[in-house]
Amino acid sequence: MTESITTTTATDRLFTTKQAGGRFLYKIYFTIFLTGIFSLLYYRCTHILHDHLVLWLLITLAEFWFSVTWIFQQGFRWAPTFHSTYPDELPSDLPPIDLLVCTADPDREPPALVANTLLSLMAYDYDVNKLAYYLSDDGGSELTFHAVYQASVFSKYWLPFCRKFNVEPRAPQVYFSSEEDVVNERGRQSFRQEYDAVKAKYEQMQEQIARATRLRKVPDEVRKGHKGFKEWDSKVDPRHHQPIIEVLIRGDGEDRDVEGNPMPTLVYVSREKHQGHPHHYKAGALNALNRVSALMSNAPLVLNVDCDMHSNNSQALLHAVCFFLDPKEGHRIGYVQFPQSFGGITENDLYGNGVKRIYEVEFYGTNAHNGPMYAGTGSVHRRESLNGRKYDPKVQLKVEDKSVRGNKNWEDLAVKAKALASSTFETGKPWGKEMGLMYGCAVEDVFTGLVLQSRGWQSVFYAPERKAYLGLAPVNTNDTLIQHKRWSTGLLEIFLSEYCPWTVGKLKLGQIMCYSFYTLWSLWCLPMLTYAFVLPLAMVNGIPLFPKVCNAPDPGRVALTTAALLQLLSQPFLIHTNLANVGLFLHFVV
Ligand SMILES: O=c1ccn([C@@H]2O[C@H](COP(=O)(O)OP(=O)(O)O[C@H]3O[C@H](CO)[C@@H](O)[C@H](O)[C@H]3O)[C@@H](O)[C@H]2O)c(=O)[nH]1
Ligand SMILES: [Mn+2]
Repeated sequence: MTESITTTTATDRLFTTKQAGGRFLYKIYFTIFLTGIFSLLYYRCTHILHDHLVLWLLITLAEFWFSVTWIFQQGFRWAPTFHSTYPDELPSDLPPIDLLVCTADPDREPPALVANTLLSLMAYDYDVNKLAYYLSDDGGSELTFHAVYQASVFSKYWLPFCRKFNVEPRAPQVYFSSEEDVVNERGRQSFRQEYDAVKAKYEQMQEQIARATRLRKVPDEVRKGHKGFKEWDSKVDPRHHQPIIEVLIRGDGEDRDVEGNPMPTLVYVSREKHQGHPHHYKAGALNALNRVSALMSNAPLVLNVDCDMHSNNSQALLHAVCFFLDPKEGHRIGYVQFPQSFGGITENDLYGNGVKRIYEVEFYGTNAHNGPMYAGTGSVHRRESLNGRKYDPKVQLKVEDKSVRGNKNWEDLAVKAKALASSTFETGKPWGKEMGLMYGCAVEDVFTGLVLQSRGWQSVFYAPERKAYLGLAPVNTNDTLIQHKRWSTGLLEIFLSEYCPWTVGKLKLGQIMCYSFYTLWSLWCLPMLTYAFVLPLAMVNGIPLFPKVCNAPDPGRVALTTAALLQLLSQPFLIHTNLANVGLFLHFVV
């Protein structure tokens, strides 16, 4: 596909936008396909099978719904739009960023994975004085706290090593499992020495984490290393426990790495859980982190990452900041969404869990009309947009730095933060409704993004050349079904809520089409099943449902056949999604 630049490449811009070329060809395809759809519906209406009325009705309704879905899908396909960023043009004084990482269960999300993700993020190429990390542990697990503690110790070796040799990726587990750098740099003695030293420290950390995880207990000699372990002197029940907040690395130059450089702040947070008080899952966890981080560092930008997704590109924050600082359009942007890529999926991506269609095709289409949905991880938000502020075109809002810096009393801050992470803090307050992540929906991310966009904010989908994040996707049928069930019910909940994309307002037509496609996604399984069962049944019983192709009196027949072929050729991923939906339906029925 050739691409043509449609907007400026002026030097003061920090990002530019261009639309995919070849759209003329797409419009031809679109016209043929649309003609095909209309001819089919016309054929159905003029050839009612009076002897098999139920059959006819089922097929007609299924085809009608396929057609509607296809039309919604054009929101994604009509004008794929790409951005380029210019990080070299950024000012030297960058805005602070708070990085919020979520974990919930040490059995499903092993502590070693959490440590690895955290270290990959801590090694971002960015002014460390501007970064503060908050890890939310909804499992309230000593094993997770231990892994975070071990990561905080190892980071003092890892960060200077990454910076000095500019290594990539900065997830130590991934980096050390490939010997690429060692082979390439074999000649350089200094690199080799440091590599070996850091690798030894890394293996020591891994061993400590693995041992504690195996024993399900942190050894006493390690517990003495940090006062935070005292919180687990008595048993902590994941569903019922006190708020735990421990500062593991003090930023602002107080704690330093082995070479004497300042470190970013790192705080472990396990919000209070109380049976009888709703905790609102990840949305509740992020809202608690939002408040704790506002008290401790209050950066104007907030990155959210799930613990099962590590950073693969140390430049990602610089790219994101280009959008917010852009002098022309930065003030409109509420959040920047990076794609999610998955490693270690099943052979041939059997379940379609690589979700490539979303991040390699569809989200570029959303860039043409106010930007993508919020996808829950790998997303940088303007704190104000999350906190309920509406976009006002009259105010050219800058990324305002009101962050808390300078001498801090960390102990005092941790005590104050506990009140913000208590299970009753939100009672009578607008959290989850007018501010923060939205409650009451299984896909809080898409829901929250929709609400932000309905308040006038734009979003941006940006995929750097080197993948920004690599994550883990379900690899078996059961986990896949659980995830799909959660997504499809959650998305349908959004459609049925007061924020239904059809009525919420402030959305562009293309945007409404995209949100309709996703929020009504689950309904797709019904026509799919109809087609899967009714067509073969009709065929076996000799009931003709389609006109004969060779003697051609009906209009649009050639168009229909061509369109069907094009559809097959153009959508290699579709089959996966549909199979998954059929599976989902069976899951409900069986
Ligand atoms: O009570 C909870 C439950 C989950 N999580 C965290 O939420 C994240 C996402 O949960 P996961 O089970 O991994 O769900 P996925 O289906 O993989 O997540 C996708 O879908 C979710 C719902 O749409 C989004 O929130 C995620 O960001 C997106 O990656 C993980 O980091 C969990 O640790 C919590 O913090 N508290
Ligand atoms: Mn996940």
